Order: sequence, then structure tokens, then C-alpha cells
Amino acid sequence: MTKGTQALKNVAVAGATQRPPQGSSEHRVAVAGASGRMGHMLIEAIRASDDCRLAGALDIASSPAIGNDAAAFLGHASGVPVTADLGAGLGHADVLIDFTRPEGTLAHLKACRERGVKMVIGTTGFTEAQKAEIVEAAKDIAIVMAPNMSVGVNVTLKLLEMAAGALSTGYDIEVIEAHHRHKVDAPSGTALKMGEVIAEALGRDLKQCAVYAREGVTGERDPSTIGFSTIRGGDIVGDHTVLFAGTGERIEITHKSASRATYAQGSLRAVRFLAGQEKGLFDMFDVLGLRS
Ligand SMILES: NC(=O)C1=CN([C@@H]2O[C@H](COP(=O)(O)OP(=O)(O)OC[C@H]3O[C@@H](n4cnc5c(N)ncnc54)[C@H](OP(=O)(O)O)[C@@H]3O)[C@@H](O)[C@H]2O)C=CC1
Ligand SMILES: O=C(O)C1=N[C@H](C(=O)O)C[C@H](O)C1
Repeated sequence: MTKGTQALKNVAVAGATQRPPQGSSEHRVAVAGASGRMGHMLIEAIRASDDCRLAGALDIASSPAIGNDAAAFLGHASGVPVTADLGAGLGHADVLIDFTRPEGTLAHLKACRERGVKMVIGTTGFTEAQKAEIVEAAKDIAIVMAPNMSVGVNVTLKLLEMAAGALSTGYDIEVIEAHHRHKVDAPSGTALKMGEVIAEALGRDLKQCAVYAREGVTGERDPSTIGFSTIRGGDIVGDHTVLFAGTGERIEITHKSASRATYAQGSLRAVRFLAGQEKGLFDMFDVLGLRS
């Protein structure tokens, strides 16, 4: 069995319904961006789970949801109010799940580090300097950070690793992504991660070979580049395709999200994984047993 096959088997074995060991307590989870698209999805997933409990709900001070019950949108009273007060939002939590904006995540990171609260970071659009702050904080607390928490996307990343290695010459590589009209960063964090995985498999540096836009007389395509195309529209949850275009054939590897529930379920798997970690920076390959 290859390492890749073993890694994919591990995903199935780990399962989406891991339970805490007998006698251990439930996971106390706070959610940042509690009234956002992912915030709502996470609160619903926590409520439906039998090993996680909502322990705090944070949102930006200007949010109209401040003061409301965090589960009011479900027609349910959780007893947890949405607050912008970091002390109140984190006071009873073991882990904060953060799907907000880079500046929000960094403010939450500082507060979590001070209080010893672990983090699952799903936010995308960080600068290199902002990523370095997260690396630094992981010296004190355990963090899972990934631009895409879905099992399917992370398995797709492994497929891309393999495809890129096998198609290293003679194939032009393009990453195409589509998202809803409200998304504020581009290319998506997932598209960039796909580019990084491919570049690494090819021994290239994405910073040197990425092409993010083409207009006018661009000249012929440089075969060493990895191109990115971004589509924004409607309510597209998240589509990613990597095209390997050769002479006489094309290979397309595509992942399509039909629901944000997969991101929420992946985030809860990350919460369970963190119960066994004291400090350090991890990603979904670690959570899913896909690290080779
Ligand atoms: N890793 C993954 O699997 C996934 C990652 N994402 C990423 O998660 C992030 C959020 O996505 P989504 O839920 O669609 O976005 P939304 O805009 O729906 O939600 C963001 C939430 O964060 C709040 N917020 C905005 N700015 C700040 C701030 N400075 N401090 C604290 N809170 C803030 C918003 O409040 P308000 O609305 O009042 O501004 C809102 O409640 C994005 O970066 C997205 O790319 C999304 C899906 C999956
Ligand atoms: O903003 C979104 O919606 C999504 N963002 C993430 C990204 O930037 O890759 C993950 C997913 O594609 C949805």
C-alpha cells in the first residue's frame, strides 16, 4: 500500500463522529463571527453534535446580532449571548473557532494566547506578516489553521500532489475557482493552497511562478507558471478546478462544495484533534491523518 493510499484510509477510519474518550468532558467551543455564514453553520453543527457545547459567541462590535442569543436564528435559546467582549466570549471555552477576517482573527489570536484557549482558524486572506503572527502564537497554544476544512478538498490536495509529480513536464497548470458574490478575498485560500501544493511537488516557488491576471498582449504562456482565474457570482459555495493542459489531452481535477456544512464538520474534527494537543500549528492533513 502506498503512503497516499494509507493516508486516505486513515480519513475513513478517523470518521466524522469521533467521540471523546470515556470519562472525558465535552468540548467547550466558542465561535467568532457568530452571525456570519460560517458562524451560523458552526453553531448549528455544535448544537447537533453530542460531544461539543457552545461556550461563547463573538462578533464585531458593530454587528446587529450583539446581545442576541447566539442560536436565535435557529429558533432556539442556547443561553449564550453574542458579544464583542473577548473576556466574556472566551471565558468558558477550551477552543475558539474563527471564521472572520484577518484583522479579527489576529485580535482573537492575542486574546486566546493570553487565556490559553486553543484555536481553529478558517479565515483566509492573511498576509505573510499576519501568518507569521499565527506561527508565533502557536509556540504557546495549539492551533489548527486551514483555508478549507472539508475532507473532500483535503483529499483533492493529495490527488493534486500526485498528479503534479506525474505531469511535471508538458502540461500547463491553471487553477480556476468560483465563489459567491460576498467573498472579499481572491484568489480563494483554497486555490492558493492548491497552487502551493502543486508548486512544492514540482520543486517550484509559488511566489515566483504564480500568474494572477492576464490582460492585453501577454505573450505566449511561460510553461513554468501556474495561472489563477477567479469567478465571483450569486450563491456559489465554492468550486475549485485544477487544469493540467497538455498537447492532445487535458486533465481536470475538480472539487465542488454544495453546502458549508462540510466546513463546519471539518472544524469540529479539528476541535476534537486539538483536545490531544498542548501547543503547535497544525492543518487538516494532521487532523485527517493525511500527512505523508
Ligand atoms: N477554511 C474554510 O473551510 C472556510 C473558510 N472560509 C473563510 O472564512 C471567512 C468568513 O467567511 P464567511 O462566514 O462566509 O463570512 P461572513 O462575512 O458571512 O462572516 C464573517 C463574520 O465575521 C465578522 N467580522 C468581520 N470583521 C470582523 C472583525 N474585524 N472582527 C471580528 N469579527 C469580524 C462579521 O461580522 P459583520 O457581518 O457584522 O461584518 C461576520 O459575523 C472568510 O475568510 C472565508 O474565506 C469560509 C468558508 C470555509
Ligand atoms: O469564502 C468562502 O466562502 C470560502 N472560503 C475559503 C477559501 O477562500 O478557500 C474556503 C471555501 O472555498 C469557501
